[in-house]
Amino acid sequence: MGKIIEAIDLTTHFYTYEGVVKALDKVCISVDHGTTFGLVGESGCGKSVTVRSMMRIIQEPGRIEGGKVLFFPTEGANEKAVDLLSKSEAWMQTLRGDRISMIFQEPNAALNPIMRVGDQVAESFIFHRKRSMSKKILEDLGHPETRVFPGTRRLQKALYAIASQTPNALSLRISRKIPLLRRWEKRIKREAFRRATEIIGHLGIAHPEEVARSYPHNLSGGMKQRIVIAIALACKPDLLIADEATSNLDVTVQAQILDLLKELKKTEISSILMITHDLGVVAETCDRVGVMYAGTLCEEADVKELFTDPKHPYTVALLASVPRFHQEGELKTIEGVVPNLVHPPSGCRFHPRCAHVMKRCKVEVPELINVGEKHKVACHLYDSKGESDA
Ligand SMILES: Nc1ncnc2c1ncn2[C@@H]1O[C@H](COP(=O)(O)OP(=O)(O)OP(=O)(O)O)[C@@H](O)[C@H]1O
Ligand code: NI
Repeated sequence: MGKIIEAIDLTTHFYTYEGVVKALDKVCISVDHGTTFGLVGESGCGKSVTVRSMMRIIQEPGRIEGGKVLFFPTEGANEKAVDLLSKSEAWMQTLRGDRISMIFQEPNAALNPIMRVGDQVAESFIFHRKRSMSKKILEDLGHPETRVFPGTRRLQKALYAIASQTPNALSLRISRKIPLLRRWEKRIKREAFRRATEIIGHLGIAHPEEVARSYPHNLSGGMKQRIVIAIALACKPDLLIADEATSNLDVTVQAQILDLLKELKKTEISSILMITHDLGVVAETCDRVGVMYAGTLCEEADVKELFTDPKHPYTVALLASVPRFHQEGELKTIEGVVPNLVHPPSGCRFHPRCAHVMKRCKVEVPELINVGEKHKVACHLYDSKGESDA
């Protein structure tokens, strides 16, 4: 199982009036093909900035200061990796929403309020799967039952074939000017809407035809988030990045959407990178987990291992702060406050709140090291000199 995406030493700063916010400091994470990776941590620890930096959608006053983001387009072919930070913005634009889709917390921001939701999903199909749809239409034209203007079937087929070779907005615009091709455009749109309705139906929505014809304001939050997922899936992404995609929904709908993502993971999407601050969600959905603290990655492990054998004192504290049904007494909270990232603590950023703090934790930044076959931790308790000067 090879990697699909990997961030190496990703460092991002925000240049604000209060000073330089060191939001990410050499963050390393990697997601394998066919897996769901969960990124967890308290609010403000840099989860969103991490994935936004990886996709290069960090806005002013933010700036990616260093690191690499490797994308492995073909599974197992590591030599074909591309560094997304070295690519042009135009190149990135074709990658985003094509090989990699993103969904966010707020579905309204992703939907156009004055367009039928079915058309919005259809548009994504037209954009990304025009070739396959054109093929289907050409096949249909071959059927004697398909009605065409007498004597133009061969000409139409030839023209459609040419138009379908360049699946972009320009070819649609040109084809609109040629009367015969205008029909092809109509057919493409009809086929796209049909597929949009189909995928909406697959997402567990009753009466998909009716829903496809509605506008966003007619739909509930959960329904809108499903439509956003449908748009994201229309391009058959290799990687889906979901940033708190279910946090705004009520618990039942949240569970439905998570089940849906799990189901889709088997059939439609190869890999998922999911941000959440809900450890219950992680336990339910993820194969691997990365724990972030104050702009650094402090631990990464398989989900079961992380829950049963957490190493980093922050992970231990985070797990202890989760309410359990049978827990006696008070809920533990982590002592101290999340640090200000303009002046982050020296050494290990967690040291002011750590119960096991040692002298060197205040001066030396711990490196992410292997403590098990697939278990990494950035903590001086586990590197070779660990206990010697405790
Ligand atoms: N536009 C910005 N200007 C200045 N600082 C920013 C900006 N965006 C993010 N930051 C800083 O980057 C840090 C990480 O923010 P980020 O949104 O990644 O946190 P998060 O882990 O996603 O939190 P949450 O769970 O609340 O979404 C925060 O400390 C924040 O102050
Ligand atoms: Ni966030």
